[in-house]
Amino acid sequence: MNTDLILKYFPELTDTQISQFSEMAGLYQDWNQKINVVSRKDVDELYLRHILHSLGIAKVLSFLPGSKVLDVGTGGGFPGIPLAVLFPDTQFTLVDSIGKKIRVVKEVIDGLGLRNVEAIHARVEDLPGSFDFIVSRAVAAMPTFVRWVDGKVSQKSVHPLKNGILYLKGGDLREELQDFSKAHIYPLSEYFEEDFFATKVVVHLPLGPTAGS
Ligand SMILES: C[S@@+](CC[C@H](N)C(=O)[O-])C[C@H]1O[C@@H](n2cnc3c(N)ncnc32)[C@H](O)[C@@H]1O
Repeated sequence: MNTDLILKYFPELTDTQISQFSEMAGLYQDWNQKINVVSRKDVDELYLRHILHSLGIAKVLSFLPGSKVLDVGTGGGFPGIPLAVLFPDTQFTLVDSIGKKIRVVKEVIDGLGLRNVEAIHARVEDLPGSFDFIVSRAVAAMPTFVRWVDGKVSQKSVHPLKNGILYLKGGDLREELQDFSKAHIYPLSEYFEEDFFATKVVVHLPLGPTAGS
């Protein structure tokens, strides 16, 4: 079954979640032929490179019911859509500056019947609202990213981790994170055994009322 890899690490999925993860394969195959949002090679490895990778954030933190999460530069919906399936009681906002990507994301949301996700075509700098956590993958280096999301993190922390950014990154981050002494790195190889995750991490950066605090 195409969801075996997901069940290997998230064995407590409900039947609804299993069928939603399962349906992603067909939805992305269809939509990717019309509008390219995921590279060809990656569609073949959707469950490893996109879905399970996105769910790496869930190994670091379980979002609580009623919390709000923003996915910046979601592209084809990663990491936001897999996380929205896993946390159906958390409200997800997915934003991207390219309209055709948001069109695909909306089709996938409708196809999966997700009620806890909205997809917005905008630059994140122009987006109003505040969120418990901001998630992202492959969008901008941390200094730029922190500037973009300045003021968008709510200050009342109710999770075991302080509100802020949870960013999927890879490679040597020493230079990129040198000005962020509060950043904490969680290697995904501690949770997932596949080679793909050998160099992948989740960076947690707590954010105060302004990015500098
Ligand atoms: C390399 S893609 C990554 C897509 C997705 N996060 C993933 O990992 O598959 C980067 C995405 O960020 C979006 N993006 C770049 N700058 C942005 C901004 N300021 N506001 C919103 N989206 C932005 C781009 O349009 C693009 O879809």
